[in-house]
Amino acid sequence: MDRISVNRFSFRRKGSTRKDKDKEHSAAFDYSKLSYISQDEAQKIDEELFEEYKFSVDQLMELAGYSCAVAIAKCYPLETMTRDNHAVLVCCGPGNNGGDGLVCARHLKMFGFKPSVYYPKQNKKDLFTNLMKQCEGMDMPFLSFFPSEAHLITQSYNLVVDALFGFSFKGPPRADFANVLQTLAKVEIPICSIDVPSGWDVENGNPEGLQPEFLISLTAPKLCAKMFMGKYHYLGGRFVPKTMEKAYGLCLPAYPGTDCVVELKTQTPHEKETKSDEKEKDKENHEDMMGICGSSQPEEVRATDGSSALVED
Ligand SMILES: NC(=O)C1=CN([C@@H]2O[C@H](COP(=O)(O)OP(=O)(O)OC[C@H]3O[C@@H](n4cnc5c(N)ncnc54)[C@H](O)[C@@H]3O)[C@@H](O)[C@H]2O)[C@H](O)CC1
Ligand SMILES: [K+]
Repeated sequence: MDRISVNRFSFRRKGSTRKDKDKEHSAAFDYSKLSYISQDEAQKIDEELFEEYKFSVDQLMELAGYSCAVAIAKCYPLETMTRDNHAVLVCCGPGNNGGDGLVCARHLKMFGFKPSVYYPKQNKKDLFTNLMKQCEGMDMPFLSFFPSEAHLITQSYNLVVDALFGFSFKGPPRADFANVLQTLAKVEIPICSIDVPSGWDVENGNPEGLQPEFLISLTAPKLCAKMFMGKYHYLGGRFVPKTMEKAYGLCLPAYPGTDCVVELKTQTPHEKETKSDEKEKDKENHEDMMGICGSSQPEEVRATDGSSALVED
């Protein structure tokens, strides 16, 4: 073990590198304990954040959308993009998931991407009209129709941000979005889904639907995230107070340092099967090592930019 604890603070052992530290941070979490929440729980937590904790939607949406842009930029760096000056397509739905998409689009633009937005069922509340105006003011085009063929999307963009539906999606997609989802399921560029892959049942997924390469779960992964088979799974937002995490018994990895996202090392079902025995053996060691989700010790975690923060369990 490469950590020494002194007086409730932990330090890096001399000689261990930042990379070692990041690996250690990620490996230290016991993923067999990772929380997945139901649709009901997601909606209750959301409501409590507004009613009890007195956050405003604008605040949380900004944090959510910003963290989505940060995670996307980490996984798909500008220099790897080959089509049309870093062009990306951001598809926004009628609810708050769509609002996260608009915020994400604005930050992606700030980061040097070239987002175009498809937002067919625009919410008329001030929050949303303002988010749209901010995007338009940055010369971001809004598509007046959805490309009819998947190959047109594949040829024109480097990736698609899926902000159509989040944790309030219910039942099969209604006619107005069914075609969009069918077309998106056929595109051959990465799909980056915000909170829930759109068209998926929040708890049971949808094996016939979109298969995103990237998923960022907000607050906590929803039950359907167990069916996620893509390359990158992030947790983002960092707006859930520890008191709330405790009250809901959420077990989530700590965000490193001051980062607003943390990569979740969730595994494909195949890996889960082959590694389950190994994991059982490792479990006790992990618990002894870090005590995450049970310890009351603050944890010093360090971000990739070198910043650090103490995190209370
Ligand atoms: N606490 C948090 O984690 C926060 C998450 N945020 C984001 O908000 C969404 C949830 O937003 P909400 O407005 O409740 O719902 P959705 O965006 O998922 O969609 C509602 C919208 O969709 C329509 N709809 C539902 N089912 C269908 C269907 N089968 N076919 C067509 N249309 C459907 C419904 O009528 C509504 O119009 C969460 O996932 C996060 O992304 C917040 O931004 C911050 C706090
Ligand atoms: K989504």
